[in-house]
Amino acid sequence: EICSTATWSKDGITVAGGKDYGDKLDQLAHPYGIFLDDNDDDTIYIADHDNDRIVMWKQNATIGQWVAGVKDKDTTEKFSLFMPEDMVVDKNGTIYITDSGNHRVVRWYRGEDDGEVLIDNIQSYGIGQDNQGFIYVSEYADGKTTKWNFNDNEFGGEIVAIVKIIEGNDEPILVAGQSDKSGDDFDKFDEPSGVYVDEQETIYVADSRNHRIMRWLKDATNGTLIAGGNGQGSSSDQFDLPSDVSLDREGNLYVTDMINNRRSISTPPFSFFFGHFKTLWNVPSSYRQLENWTKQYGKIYGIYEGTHPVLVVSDPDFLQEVFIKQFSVFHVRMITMLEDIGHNLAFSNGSSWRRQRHVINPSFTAIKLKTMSPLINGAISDVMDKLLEHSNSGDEFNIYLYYKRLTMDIICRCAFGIDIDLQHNPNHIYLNKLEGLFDNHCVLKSPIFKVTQLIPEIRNILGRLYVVHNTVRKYINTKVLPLISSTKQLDESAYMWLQNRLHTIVEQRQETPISRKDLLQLMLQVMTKEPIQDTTEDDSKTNYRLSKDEVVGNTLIFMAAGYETTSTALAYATYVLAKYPDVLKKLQDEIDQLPIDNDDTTNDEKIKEYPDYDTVTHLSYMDMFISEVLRMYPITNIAIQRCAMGNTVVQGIDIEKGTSVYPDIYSIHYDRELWGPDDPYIFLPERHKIKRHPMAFMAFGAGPRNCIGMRFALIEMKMLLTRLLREYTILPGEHLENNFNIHEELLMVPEAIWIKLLKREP
Ligand code: HEM
Repeated sequence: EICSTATWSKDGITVAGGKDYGDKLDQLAHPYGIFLDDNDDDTIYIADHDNDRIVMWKQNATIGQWVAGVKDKDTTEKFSLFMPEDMVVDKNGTIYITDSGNHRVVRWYRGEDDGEVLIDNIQSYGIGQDNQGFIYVSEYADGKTTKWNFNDNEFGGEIVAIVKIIEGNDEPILVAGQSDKSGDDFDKFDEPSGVYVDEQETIYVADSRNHRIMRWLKDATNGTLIAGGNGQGSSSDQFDLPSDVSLDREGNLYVTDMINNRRSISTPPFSFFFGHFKTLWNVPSSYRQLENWTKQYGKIYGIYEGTHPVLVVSDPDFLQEVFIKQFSVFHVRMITMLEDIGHNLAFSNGSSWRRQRHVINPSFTAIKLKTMSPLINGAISDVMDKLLEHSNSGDEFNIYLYYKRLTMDIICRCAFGIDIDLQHNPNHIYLNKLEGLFDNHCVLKSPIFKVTQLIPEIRNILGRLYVVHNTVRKYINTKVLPLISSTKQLDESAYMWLQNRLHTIVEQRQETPISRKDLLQLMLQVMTKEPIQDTTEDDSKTNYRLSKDEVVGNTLIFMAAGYETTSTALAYATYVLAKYPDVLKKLQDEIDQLPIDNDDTTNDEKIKEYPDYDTVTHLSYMDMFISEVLRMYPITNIAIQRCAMGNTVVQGIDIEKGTSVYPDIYSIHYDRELWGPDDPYIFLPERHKIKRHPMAFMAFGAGPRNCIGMRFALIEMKMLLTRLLREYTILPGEHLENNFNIHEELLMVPEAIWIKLLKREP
């Protein structure tokens, strides 16, 4: 069945041209009918009503091609069209046109300059054709009968029926609707304006004044409703005078919703039930696909994730309104599979999210991060030992692996005070489990995840089943298996395993309090056993609390959100440094001028030899360099999304509750208007000297719900890069380019970063 929310497909091709109403070939003027060429999926024909012509648009084209009707308004054509409404194109490329202004149906052979009259004295709108070549039109009747030999001045009736025309026959054959009555019963139409006939001779009709799409099986006396039918309107289950309907070979449905006083949104072709998922799941990169669609459909277009409507946007003003000005409407992400089970910032919504964010924000202020800088330096010292070994041997190696261990070490030290020293224990179970969390096959490509994407309503049920399933496994492992002296254990999910370990760590820290300046310590100070009542307005001191589940949940989310993101950012930074020696040189020059000025409070004298938090905050080229890395290589596209929690209007576009907005981050980060005048495809840190649109850089998201760990990540990166580049010059390894290959998992990650490290002269 077609999804009930099929109203995105409005006069999308007009927008594809990106131009206003007009008569140039990259413009249209009230496009009425559309037809998708069965023989060539890339081609769409359009009845360009006010331009009295039929044009053809190829996929990705920025300009249309004339195929029939008026070529040039200033010269009189021998055979012109007048206000064509619709057309159908057969296998040979012959076009049949409802030349409505001339009250006739016209046949136009491919490549000809002129057409010929097929039927005269007929007032019809929509036109379709079955696979035997018979033409079907939605006919304008005089209220008594379906006949098509009446005169102009008798056109007092209304379009009520679909008739089949057999060439040479005087009488058309009524195939759908009633010849003398209009109405909204399923056996009638009210101005059926668009017709499509498939191979089984099933007729699809845009029943315009009933604001619905109907399907009539061959020889049926009734139609069935397949979309709309909920009155005239702009909601996602309504149409506003739909003017045409068409299907492509894969059964994708297209509807033109002509008369609409809203700003129009176009959408790429989509399938029943799956929406655009069929395409998005089958391409190597769904984000590159969004970027491609942006090129074709403009800076704001609609897609369906199953039946869930999504606006894909690269218009920065629109995004500013969504992410900042209308944050009260758009404060939620749709990806939450374990809604209200995750007990953390990333997966909570509403007042619970507000309270947690309010409580946790101060943990990431400069003053708090400064206290963590000795912990970070400690973990960096471990990785530097490993890098020294590679530098001494002169071999080429994949530094990304070391970065992963480093960022995990840092987050474990800073989040909950445990030193797992992954550089020396690379197979540590924490790392294995966290990698399990990010495993491509576990998450994005898993059938369960796809089902939850298709039917978001079941996310919570599945989430709960998942928790119950794992709790049962844990119970069996800890209580049942020991009873039968079994040495075997059932696998617990990575997420649940980590959560259970963290519960134990929190309990231990409660029992034996220690003074540690980590994130857990800051959260423990506000932890309460009392139930927390969240009210919408209340973020006052009384609610300045976290539950134990939230302390655990947020520690876990810091590990998950902070580990692979930051190591991947370091990987991209290293890739760029290996490729561009001039950038490397500038960065080294800036670092070399830094005073070693460590005023950290630590007993570790060795740590005092390294730059601390304050020192690395004074590196302006470094700041620009990191921003440029993340502009060109954004990492967490999936996280940056918002879902409307109520109906609203953004820049003239009606947005219904439940609609998501996804920034098309590639199109934004590579937009010449936002990032010029220098070519955005060139790596150029200096471009960040110029003040840009606040939404031009979205690597950490935007607005009140942006990345809470941004400063933390930046400090980690700067401290590592400072120490690395003070000692080494990065050289490209032989396998650098071949093994770089960015691929899409939960994050956008490179495969490997193969480099050599050359010790710098003192
Ligand atoms: C280079 C590294 C990182 C990148 C590129 C990154 C990127 C992002 C992005 C794009 C978002 C979504 C923001 C939005 O929707 O507007 C996000 C959210 C988040 N990030 Fe990061 N992140 C990084 C490092 C970190 C670190 C180190 C931590 C924790 C220590 C962290 C914790 C979080 C959390 C908890 C959220 C959810 C915030 C909320 O919903 O309120 N991230 N991150």
